[in-house]
Amino acid sequence: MNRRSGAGTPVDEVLAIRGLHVELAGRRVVDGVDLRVAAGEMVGLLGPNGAGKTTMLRAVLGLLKRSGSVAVSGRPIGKARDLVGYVPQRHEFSWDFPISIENAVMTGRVARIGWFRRPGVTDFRAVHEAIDRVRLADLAKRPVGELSGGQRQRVLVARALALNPELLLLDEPFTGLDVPTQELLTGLFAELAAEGRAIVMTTHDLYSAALECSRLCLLDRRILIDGEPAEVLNSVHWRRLFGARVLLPGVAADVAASPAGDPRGIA
Ligand SMILES: Nc1ncnc2c1ncn2[C@@H]1O[C@H](COP(=O)(O)OP(=O)(O)OP(=O)(O)O)[C@@H](O)[C@H]1O
Repeated sequence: MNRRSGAGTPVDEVLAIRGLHVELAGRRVVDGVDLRVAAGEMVGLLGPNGAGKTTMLRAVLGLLKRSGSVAVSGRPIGKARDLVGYVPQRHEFSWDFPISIENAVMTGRVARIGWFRRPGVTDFRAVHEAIDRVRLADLAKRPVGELSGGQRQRVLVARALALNPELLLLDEPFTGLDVPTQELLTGLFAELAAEGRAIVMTTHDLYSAALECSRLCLLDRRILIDGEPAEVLNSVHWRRLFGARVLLPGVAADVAASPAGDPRGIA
């Protein structure tokens, strides 16, 4: 899959969100979000705790009641669920369920197989390709309950990839990972974007977001700013929310004021 233009600019719209509103317990948690993401883009969704990032992803998937429209590759999300791979936060998966990695990854194909059909050759091939991409082939038969946190994160990514998705929604994929696992996943996400998939990723890891994402969106119930990393991390919106500007070498304009040269530092 590679749908970039000859100039390397993504041209195809994969995700189109218009006027997304979500209320939870009578409170407006997502308030009028519009977002378009093209094939090949990796968009970081940033914002403070409680800003509505997870809610927004879950609403896009149709897991929460919402108003507004969501389309994937021109189809309403209700008819495009098989085009979307979702990586939830690790604690949301039932790790004590007695299944192997292989079977856990196969659950990612339910949107294509249906609940009552047996998986076929194509399904097994897709599952094994996904497991290979996260480098878990040696452990494919191991029960998921016996895995480390980093291995579990790779299972969730493989489960999302088993659908061969056009859109990937990743909810805090780097939380609690060691450096090699984080590098494996950032490399994989870059490859997936280069293949023409669209990626939206929530994260509190500013360093990865700034370096890996082509665009950042700052969310606080609504999108306050959507632009290149340097523009967002140096914006008045960022300063208003976090009380300071972020200092990342190669990203922030005002590196001279950086405290102690810590690339992850928020001044
Ligand atoms: N099931 C629920 N019922 C009522 N309110 C909820 C529910 N789930 C989340 N909320 C509220 O919705 C708001 C947005 O929560 P959400 O988890 O989407 O934020 P977030 O940006 O992902 O935060 P974090 O960075 O802490 O993960 C919060 O105020 C939260 O308290």
